Amino acid sequence: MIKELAGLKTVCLNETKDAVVILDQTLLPEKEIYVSLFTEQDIWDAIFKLKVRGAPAIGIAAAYGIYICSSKIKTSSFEQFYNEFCRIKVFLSGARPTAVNLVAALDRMERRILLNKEKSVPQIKQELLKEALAIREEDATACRQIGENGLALLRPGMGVLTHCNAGHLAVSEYGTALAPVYLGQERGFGFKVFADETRPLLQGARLTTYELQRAGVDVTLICDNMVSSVMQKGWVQAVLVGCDRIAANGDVANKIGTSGVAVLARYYGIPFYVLGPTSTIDMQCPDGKSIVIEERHPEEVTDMWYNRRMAPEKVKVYNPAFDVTPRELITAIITEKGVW
Ligand SMILES: CSC[C@H]1O[C@H](OP(=O)(O)O)[C@H](O)[C@@H]1O
Repeated sequence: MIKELAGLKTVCLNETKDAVVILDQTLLPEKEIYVSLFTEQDIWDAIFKLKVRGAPAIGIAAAYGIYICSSKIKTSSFEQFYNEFCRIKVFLSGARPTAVNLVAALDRMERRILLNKEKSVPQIKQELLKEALAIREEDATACRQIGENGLALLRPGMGVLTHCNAGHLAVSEYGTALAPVYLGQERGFGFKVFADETRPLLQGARLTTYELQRAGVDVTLICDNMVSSVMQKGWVQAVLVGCDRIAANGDVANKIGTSGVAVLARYYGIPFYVLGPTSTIDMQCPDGKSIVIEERHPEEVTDMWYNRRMAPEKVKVYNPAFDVTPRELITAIITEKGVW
């Protein structure tokens, strides 16, 4: 854990284990406000509104969330408990469709119930807590290993470009795309990071620069339309991005704009690395065309989301939250189990 980020708890359980506590990322970088989520609606809203965001963090929030909701189910009947659990699972899995970690974490929680269905409901609730905590700890371990595997492909003093936020704030701790940067920081690699602002919700401007600055990493914020220029100047020697769903053929869904960065990296001969845990690989999804791309409210584009409107009333807007980078544009996919 980067000591300067240790105080930033993306998602955790409260002491009494009856609420999920998240750092409300819609208020960053101006305010560090933690909110407690007690109900399925609280959790759904927090995920949909990106108060908690990033594929792994969404999965952990859902796992903790369905645990606290299930712990409040008042019945000793397995059938009644399981039916109510499944209702909550369907509800939470509908919050955001693209990041596979959300539904994958909920599936893991359901499997834990079915593996223990001979036990009493109180015992099953304890099994759910263990599974949720395991999901979180496995993610933290994976992120650290992703850092090691990623750093092995980088050199001290490199300029690296990243898109959106795939750092500490997108996972349990440490990050995926930024994990090698943090590890490099600990080992004196002196990376120079270029962070795309990442319209329309500005995860790069608001979150990536915030956490990198806090960790003392050299970071420069650029507009999304400056990537080509920065690459053309020779300031970038590697691109590091996260992922929300990796299809069986290696196509990757990530924040909108990622595929454009990949095209530019290919043009300028710069390695383009996708970093993420194997929990983001979806072998049931054959290729990028099969990935459901979340589309969000037009106001995120028309309004300067955080203070004023930027386009005429009723203008038609297309606001996909992600795009797909084809495997052929990806130099390597770096996971905790190795490089693909
Ligand atoms: C480590 S997953 C981070 C991944 O999630 C982000 O999307 P969002 O901010 O909408 O949750 C983005 O695609 C990042 O690369």
